[in-house]
Amino acid sequence: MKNATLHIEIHISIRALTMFFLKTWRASAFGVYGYLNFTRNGFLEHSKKFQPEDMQMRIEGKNCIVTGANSGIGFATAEGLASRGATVYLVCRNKERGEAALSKIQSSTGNQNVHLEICNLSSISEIKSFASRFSSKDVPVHVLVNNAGVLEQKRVTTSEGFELNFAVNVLGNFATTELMLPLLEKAAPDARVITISSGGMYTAPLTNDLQMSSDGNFDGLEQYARNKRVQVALTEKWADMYKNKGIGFYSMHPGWAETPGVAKSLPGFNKRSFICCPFPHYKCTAGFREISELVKRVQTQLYGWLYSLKRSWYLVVSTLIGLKHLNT
Ligand SMILES: NC(=O)c1ccc[n+]([C@@H]2O[C@H](COP(=O)([O-])OP(=O)(O)OC[C@H]3O[C@@H](n4cnc5c(N)ncnc54)[C@H](O)[C@@H]3O)[C@@H](O)[C@H]2O)c1
Repeated sequence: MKNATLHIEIHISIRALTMFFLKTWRASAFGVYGYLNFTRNGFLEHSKKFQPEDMQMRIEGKNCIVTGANSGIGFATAEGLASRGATVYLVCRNKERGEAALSKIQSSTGNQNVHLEICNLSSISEIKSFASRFSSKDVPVHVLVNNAGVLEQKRVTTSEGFELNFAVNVLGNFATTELMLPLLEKAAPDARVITISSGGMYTAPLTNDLQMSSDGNFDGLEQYARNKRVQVALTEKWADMYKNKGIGFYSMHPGWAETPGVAKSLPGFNKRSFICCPFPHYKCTAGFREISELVKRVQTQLYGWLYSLKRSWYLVVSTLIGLKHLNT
């Protein structure tokens, strides 16, 4: 338009720009790192270091608690522990889903020492009553797996007034661990607390705005990342406090696993993650078995080469951009 003047006012604070840059950088670096380490390829590569004797270890007589055990990683963990002979307590929020998981695990492992405890881990009062019920059994707890977790995209407040992601991932985790400490102490020096955090924590720094309440714009993914970062920070504190008391504290990232939780909270990510594993699952019938095995071997070899190639490239890039800063 003739003589038209376009006035654009841009108000960008240096702080906002820096935050945006840092966020983008963290997300990209995490994406590259995750692609190499958290996909099926990464798992196959890392699993070469697993020791067969560790994988077959029997743990009869050990009492293990797994939270969020009716689904995904929690279910697999509980089933794995039960198959190695442990006494397992499944802590689940929903009675029907918990009972279904209980009977599946009992029948797949043949282990009848698997029990169900109902507790909504977003509620401190429910956690307290679970802990007091459980403590009356007076059994040592050898392993506590803090697995239950949630990624709620909208800001939901629990009946006790806490933001939901924070309530389950941080507060629930914290309260369960603290209230189980006397029973964990009974199992010392053989007690462990394992918290399932997430590599997603690399996308957010540690913050004291625990319930993401100060900025008005709630971002569920960011809140989840912050929560997972807090879990690791708490684990480090506990590890330090209990290092001479026979309780080991560990946090871990399970890799990118296809679970009901991921399908619900991150459906886009769930579909995209297949790009990292472009080869289809094998559902071979007897006639195709041999040829399929051959193809599988070739693919594994190719994966190995590609993996080494990607890894060298990643090492060069990460050295250049100082990726180790993701740890802060
Ligand atoms: N799947 C992945 O790729 C992935 C990656 C990194 C970390 N994780 C972590 O692994 C853990 C398990 O996740 P998943 O992928 O198996 O998801 P999932 O949704 O299949 O399992 C989560 C479990 O937590 C339980 N849970 C949620 N809120 C609860 C509450 N208020 N009270 C009691 N139980 C509750 C659910 O019922 C479910 O059993 C989570 O802590 C998650 O953050 C998963």
